[in-house]
Amino acid sequence: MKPLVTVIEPEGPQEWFAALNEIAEVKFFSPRGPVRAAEIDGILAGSAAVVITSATAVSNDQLLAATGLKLIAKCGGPPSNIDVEYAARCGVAVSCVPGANTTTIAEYTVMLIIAALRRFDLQLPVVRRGGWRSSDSLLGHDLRDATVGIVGLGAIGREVLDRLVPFGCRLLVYSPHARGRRPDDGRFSFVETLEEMLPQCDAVTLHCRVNETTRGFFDERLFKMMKAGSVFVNTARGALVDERALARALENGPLSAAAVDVFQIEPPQSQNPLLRCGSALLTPHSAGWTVEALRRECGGAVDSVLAFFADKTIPGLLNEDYIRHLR
Ligand SMILES: NC(=O)C1=CN([C@@H]2O[C@H](COP(=O)(O)OP(=O)(O)OC[C@H]3O[C@@H](n4cnc5c(N)ncnc54)[C@H](O)[C@@H]3O)[C@@H](O)[C@H]2O)C=CC1
Ligand SMILES: O=C(O)C(=O)[C@H](O)COP(=O)(O)O
Repeated sequence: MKPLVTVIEPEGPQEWFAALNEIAEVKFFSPRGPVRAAEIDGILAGSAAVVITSATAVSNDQLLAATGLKLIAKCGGPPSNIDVEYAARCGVAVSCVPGANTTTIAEYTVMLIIAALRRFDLQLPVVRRGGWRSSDSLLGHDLRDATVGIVGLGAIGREVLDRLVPFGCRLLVYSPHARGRRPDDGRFSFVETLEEMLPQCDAVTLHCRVNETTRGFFDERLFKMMKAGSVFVNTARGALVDERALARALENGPLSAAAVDVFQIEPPQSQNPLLRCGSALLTPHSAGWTVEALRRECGGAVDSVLAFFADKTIPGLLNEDYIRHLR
């Protein structure tokens, strides 16, 4: 008998998961309204593997109770909705699809940098309101003549850098693991500190992960160091930024505009001060939201399930050490 694989809240059409039919009985769970925990309990308990997204939180109690469950394959980056170590202790392997949207985020980030420098916050409503190019405030800035600061030179930061180089702008990079290093290609310069970088930049874009040192680290002190009229872009995580401080920097200076795709609480609550900042371009965590990225994410999850049932190395397996220890 084929194992049951359930795809929960798929982020793509069923044909993206068709390869699973070769090895499994495949069910899709696409709720119309909010998902009830009891429904997920039943799916986890009845499936040998599930494919999930970040929309489905899986609790430790659910993992413990799902005795037949062997694999959770998450579409996209590392899950914040599963305790991976605990899953291993329950005999459940967890995989994800790292890097599937790296280029997608980088492209979007470059668009947001330009959109902020060209003041899309002011431009976009003008024509619809019957206005025209009457205000000096619509005057933007060329990217070519700007100094752009990249904070965090990881997978996405590097791709943003690669895409900015052809624009001819001056590029400064701050990334702690790169301290003391010199780029050998002359395309950019490393800076040792944010204090050195921020006063020089016309645009600053954030690309680090959230950890104990970076949580809320972009605060009032750092915003105050930024150049008058500069712009700030965050496609990384809302938790990296003190949103109140960002709102104040937009309202009172030094920032002229910001572009923000990620929030401390998503979707942002009505009291989030950024919602009242007209000079903030806000998007709903959609930097990675393209057909191609979702197809790669879903395809990667399918590959993990196929590999698992074929007893092959599972791409993107997160709890290999724990799982090996359990076997
Ligand atoms: N908006 C979206 O849809 C998406 C957002 N992301 C987010 O983008 C961010 C970057 O992701 P990746 O490039 O894949 O991560 P990564 O782990 O490859 O790179 C993070 C980099 O930040 C550096 N770093 C660590 N502490 C730092 C600090 N205090 N200051 C400056 N840099 C520091 C690290 O050394 C590393 O080079 C993450 O926050 C991730 O969650 C990722 C995918 C999609
Ligand atoms: O891959 C990431 O990291 C993202 O931010 C994606 O936009 C989606 O994240 P999750 O919804 O999979 O956490």
